Amino acid sequence: MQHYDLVILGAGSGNMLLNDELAHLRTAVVEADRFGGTCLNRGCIPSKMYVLAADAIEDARAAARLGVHATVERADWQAIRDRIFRRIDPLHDGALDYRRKNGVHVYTTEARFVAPKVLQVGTEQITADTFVIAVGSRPVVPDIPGLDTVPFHTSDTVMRIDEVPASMAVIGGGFIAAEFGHVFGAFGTGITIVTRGPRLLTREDEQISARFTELASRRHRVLLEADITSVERRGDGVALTVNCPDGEHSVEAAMLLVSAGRRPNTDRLDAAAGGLELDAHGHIVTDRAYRTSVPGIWALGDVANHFQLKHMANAESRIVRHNMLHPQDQRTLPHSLAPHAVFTSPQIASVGLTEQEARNRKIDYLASVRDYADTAYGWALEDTTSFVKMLADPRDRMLLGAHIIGPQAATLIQPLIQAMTLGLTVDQIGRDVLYIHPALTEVVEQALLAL
Ligand SMILES: Cc1cc2nc3c(=O)[nH]c(=O)nc-3n(C[C@H](O)[C@H](O)[C@H](O)COP(=O)(O)OP(=O)(O)OC[C@H]3O[C@@H](n4cnc5c(N)ncnc54)[C@H](O)[C@@H]3O)c2cc1C
Ligand SMILES: NC(=O)c1ccc[n+]([C@@H]2O[C@H](COP(=O)([O-])OP(=O)(O)OC[C@H]3O[C@@H](n4cnc5c(N)ncnc54)[C@H](O)[C@@H]3O)[C@@H](O)[C@H]2O)c1
Repeated sequence: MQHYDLVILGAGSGNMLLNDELAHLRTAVVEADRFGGTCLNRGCIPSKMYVLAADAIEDARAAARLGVHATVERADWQAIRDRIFRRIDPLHDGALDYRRKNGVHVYTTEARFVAPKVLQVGTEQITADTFVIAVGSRPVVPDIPGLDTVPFHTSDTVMRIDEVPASMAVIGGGFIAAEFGHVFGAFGTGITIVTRGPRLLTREDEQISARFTELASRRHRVLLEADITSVERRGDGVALTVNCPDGEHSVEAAMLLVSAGRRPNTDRLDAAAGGLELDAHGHIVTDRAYRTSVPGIWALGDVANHFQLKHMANAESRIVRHNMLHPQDQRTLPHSLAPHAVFTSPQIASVGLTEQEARNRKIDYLASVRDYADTAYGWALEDTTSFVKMLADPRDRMLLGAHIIGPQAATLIQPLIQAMTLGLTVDQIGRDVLYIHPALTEVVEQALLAL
C-alpha cells in the first residue's frame, strides 16, 4: 500500500492548494475527470465566455434606444464554442504534466474511502498522513415522472452541443436557469423556464428577485410555482406537463436543460466509509478551520460548504494550506460574508442580508433604493429598470446588505464588499469618499447618502 504525506482528492480548487510551501511533501492528487474541475471545464469560465458573447448580441440589439440601429448578422455558436474549448481543453494536459514533472503522483481514477484514511484508487489502496477532500458537487436530477426516459442536458453537457436548439425547456429558476436562459435566448432559442419557486432567483433580495422575474418574463415564457407531473418524448424533443396555480400547462421543446441545484460528491467518495461526518444535505462537516471529524482530513469547496461558489473554494484552499502548515496558528475566513453575482441580463450582485432575511430575523434596518436612472451615467444609458438597494444598521450605521440589478452589478458591488469586510460605516464610504463623475459608481454613492 502506497503511503503519502499528503493526498488531495479532486483537482479543481484542490489543485490550487499545491505551491512551493508544500513541495517538500510526498504528495498524490486523485482526479477522476479533468484538472481544473467544474469551474474551468463546465462551470464559471466557459459559461461566462458564452455570457460575454450573449451580452454582445443583446447590446447590439438594445443599441437602438441610443439611436444606433445595429443588426447582428450572425452569432456563430459552433465558432464560439470551439474558441472557448480550444482555450480551455489543453489546460488539463498542461496541469497534469506540470504536477507529474514536479514529483506529484497523479491518479486519474475515482477515489473511494474503504476505511478512515484508506482510499481505494482503481485497483490500489493508498494512505496518507494528511488528506484534503475537494471533490466538489454535481447537478441534481430531480425525481420527476418520465425524466429518466428522455434525453436531457445539464450544465455539464449543454455548453458543448453542436447546434443551438429552436426551443429549450429549463427546469429550475436559479443561477443556471438565469445565466443559460440569457445565453441561449440571445442565440435565438425560445426559452421556457419551469420552476417551483414563486419567483426566479428566490434567494436574492425580494425586490431584486421580483424585478428579475418581471424582466425575464418579457424575454422568456416563465412558469412559476410549477409542479412538473410528467416528462415524455415528443418527436425529437420533449413535452412537459406542468401544474401551476392557474391550471395545467403543456411545454414542448426541442431540448431540455435540468438546472435544479447541485449535490456534494460525498456519495461517490463513500465519505461515510471514511468515517467523515456529513450534514443532512450530504456535505462534509468541518469546523471553521476546515478540519473534518477525522484528524488529519481537511475538506473545502462545494463538498463542504453550501455556497457552491468558486471564490469561496479558492479562499478556503488558501486557508487549508496555511492551517496544514501552521498547526499552532489556525486561520478561519475572517468574516461570514459570501458575496455572489449572477451573470445574466441584467447582471445581479449581492452581499450580506436581504430585506426578507432582516425582517424574518427581526433585525432593525434602514433601507435605501436608488435607480441607475437617478445618476448621470444611468440617464445616459437610457436605463429604466436597474437599481441599487442597501440595508444598514440604524445604530452603528454599518452596511447589513447590498443588492444590485443592472449593468456591471458584479463590479459595482465590490467596494461595498470591502466596506462590509473592513467594518466601514455607510458615512465613511458614502460621505468621506469621492466618486468619479459621471461614472456609474455614483449610483452606489447616492444609495449610501440616502441611508
Ligand atoms: C454552470 C456553472 C457556472 C458557475 N459559475 C460560477 C461563477 O460564475 N462564479 C462562481 O463563484 N461559481 C460558479 N460556479 C460554481 C463553481 O464552479 C464551484 O463552486 C467550484 O467549481 C467548486 O470548486 P471545487 O473545487 O469545490 O469543486 P470542483 O471544481 O467540482 O472540483 C472537484 C473535482 O473533484 C473530482 N472528483 C469528484 N469525485 C471524485 C472522486 N471520488 N475521486 C476523484 N476525483 C473526484 C471532480 O472530477 C472535479 O474535478 C458555477 C458552477 C456551474 C455548474
Ligand atoms: N454566477 C455564479 O456564481 C453561478 C452560476 C451558475 C451556477 N452557480 C452555482 O451552481 C449551483 C447550481 O445552480 P442551479 O441553477 O442548478 O441551482 P440553484 O440552487 O441556483 O437553483 C435551483 C432551482 O431549481 C428549482 N427546482 C429544484 N427542483 C425543482 C423541481 N423538481 N421542479 C422545478 N424546479 C425545481 C429551485 O426552486 C431553484 O429555483 C448554484 O447554486 C451556484 O452555487 C453559480
